[in-house]
Amino acid sequence: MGIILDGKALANKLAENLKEKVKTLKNEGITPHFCVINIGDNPASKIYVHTKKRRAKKVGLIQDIYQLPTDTHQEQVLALIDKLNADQSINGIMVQLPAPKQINADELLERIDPNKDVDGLTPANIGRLWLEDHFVEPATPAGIIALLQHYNIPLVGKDVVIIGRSNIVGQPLAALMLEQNATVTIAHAKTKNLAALTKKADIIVSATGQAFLVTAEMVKDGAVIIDVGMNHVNGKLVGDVDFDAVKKKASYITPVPGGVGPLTVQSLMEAVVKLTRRQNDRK
Ligand SMILES: Nc1nc2c(c(=O)[nH]1)N[C@@H](CN(C=O)c1ccc(C(=O)N[C@@H](CCC(=O)O)C(=O)O)cc1)CN2
Repeated sequence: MGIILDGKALANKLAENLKEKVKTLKNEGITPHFCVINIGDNPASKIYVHTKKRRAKKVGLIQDIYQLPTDTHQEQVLALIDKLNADQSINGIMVQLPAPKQINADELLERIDPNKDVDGLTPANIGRLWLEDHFVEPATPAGIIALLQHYNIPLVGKDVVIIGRSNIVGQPLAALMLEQNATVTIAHAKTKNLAALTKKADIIVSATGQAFLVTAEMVKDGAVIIDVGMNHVNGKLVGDVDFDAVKKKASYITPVPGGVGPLTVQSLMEAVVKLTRRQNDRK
C-alpha cells in the first residue's frame, strides 16, 4: 500500500518558513506585492485566484486581483501588463490560465517583464529553465520537485513518464527533472502505446485532465505516482489516476485534492518572495 504524499501538510509547513522570510523583508521596509490578472468567469480559476489570495494574506504578501470581463480585448490586457511592468511597487505579475478564446495568452505572457514573472512562463524564463540557469520556475513543477525532495524520493537515474506536454506542467517539469538527472519521457494524446511506457516507469506524473486515465494495470509495483489532474466526476473532485486501485501498487502516491494543488499555490508564493528579494538586491 503506497504512502500518501501529503501536499497540503507540506504546503502548510513551507508557508511557516516563508512567513519568516517575509518578516525579514518587512523589517527592511519591503512588502512583496503581486498581481493576478483573471479574464472571464472560469469557475475553477475563480476558486484558484481566491485560494491564492487567502494564502498570500497568511504569509503576509499583498495580492491584487484584476478581474476582467470575458469580452475583454487583447489590447486592454496588454496595456494593463505594461502598466504593472512599469510600476516599481509591484514585484510580481501573473495571468491566470486558461484565458477566453479571443485572448492570445502566449502574447500576454511574452509581455510580462521576466523579472516580475512569478509564474516562470515568459519565453525568457522557460528558455532559462532549459539552459539550467533559472531564477524562477513554473509553480506546479516547482511544487512537485519540493514534494519529492521532502519525501526523499530521488530522481537521479530514475525513469520518469510525464503524461501531458503543457507549457505549464509537462514541459517545464521535464526540464527540472532532467536537471536532476532523471531519464524523462513526455507522453501525450498522440503517444502510441501509453501503457507500455508507464509500465516501465519508476515515476509517473499525469497532467491530462482525463479522469481515471492511469489504471493499476499501467503501473509497475513500487512506482511513484504524481497526479496533477483536477476533474469533476459526479460532483466530486478527482485526479487522472484511479487512486484506490493504483495506491495498492504504488510506493508513494499523491491524493486529489490535497496533493499537488496546495503546493502549486505555495510555490507561487515562494516565487513572489524570491523575485522581490532579487529585485531589491539588484537595486
Ligand atoms: N498562470 C497559471 N494558470 C494556472 C496555473 C498556473 O500555475 N499558472 N495552474 C492551474 C491552477 N492553479 C493555479 O493557478 C491551481 C490549481 C490547483 C489548486 C488547488 O489548491 N487545488 C486543490 C483543490 C481545489 C478545489 O477544490 O477545486 C487541491 O488539489 O487540493 C490551486 C491552484 C491552472 N491555471
